Amino acid sequence: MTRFTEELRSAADPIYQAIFDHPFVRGIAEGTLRKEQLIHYVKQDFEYLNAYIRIYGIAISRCEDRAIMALFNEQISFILNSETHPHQNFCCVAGVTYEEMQGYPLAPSANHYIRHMLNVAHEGALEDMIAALLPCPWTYTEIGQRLLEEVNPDESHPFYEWMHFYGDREFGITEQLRRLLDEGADSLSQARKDRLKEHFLTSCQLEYMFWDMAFALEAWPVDLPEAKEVGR
Ligand SMILES: Cc1ncc(C[n+]2csc(CCO)c2C)c(N)n1
Repeated sequence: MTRFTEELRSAADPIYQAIFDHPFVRGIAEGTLRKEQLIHYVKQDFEYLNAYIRIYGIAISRCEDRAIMALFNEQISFILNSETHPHQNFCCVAGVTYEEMQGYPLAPSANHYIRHMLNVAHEGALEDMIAALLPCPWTYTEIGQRLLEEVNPDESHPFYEWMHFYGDREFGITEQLRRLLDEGADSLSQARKDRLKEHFLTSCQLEYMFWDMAFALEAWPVDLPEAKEVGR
């Protein structure tokens, strides 16, 4: 029998392909991203990760099972302590400090992505949340693996560390979230499964939009004088 998450991955395949072909991802492969694009990505992703940590916190509040609590707790620590490395890689190439990148307001697409996950957390159950969270590790692991295979970078490649950070990870957290979702979906009605698929596909589209936001330096239509505030 096909795994439920395999069905999700197949349905999302056109979005995955569009992400692999996106000019920001191509720019990582070719080392051709502009400084401002790297800076915009890190400013936005720092706030995205803050939101992602909070959402894991909400997910913990929904857990009955200690092993699942422990998994989410480990992921929070991983994001806090290690997910900073690919950001440091981008900062280093852009010639800026990581501290300077922190505390900026969310751009429209990053805001949209975060609101989507928070909305699912508000309205849905734990399995809805996992469906919305899953494209984050799943798309990045596939991007990392593809770039390693295609580019086979040596240490002189500006994004050597970024590619290894995501590409070496096998499917650790992705596989663990997939198992939880496959088990959770097992006893659900078709209508509930369709809903989970919708959450998953929306997050995949928003992953694409996040790359696009960073590449195009997307901002709100009207410039405001207070350039810096907390990005919630
Ligand atoms: C927009 C965006 N999407 C995905 C990631 C990658 N990522 C973020 S947290 C995490 C661990 C999940 O437990 C992973 C793989 C990112 N940095 N930014």
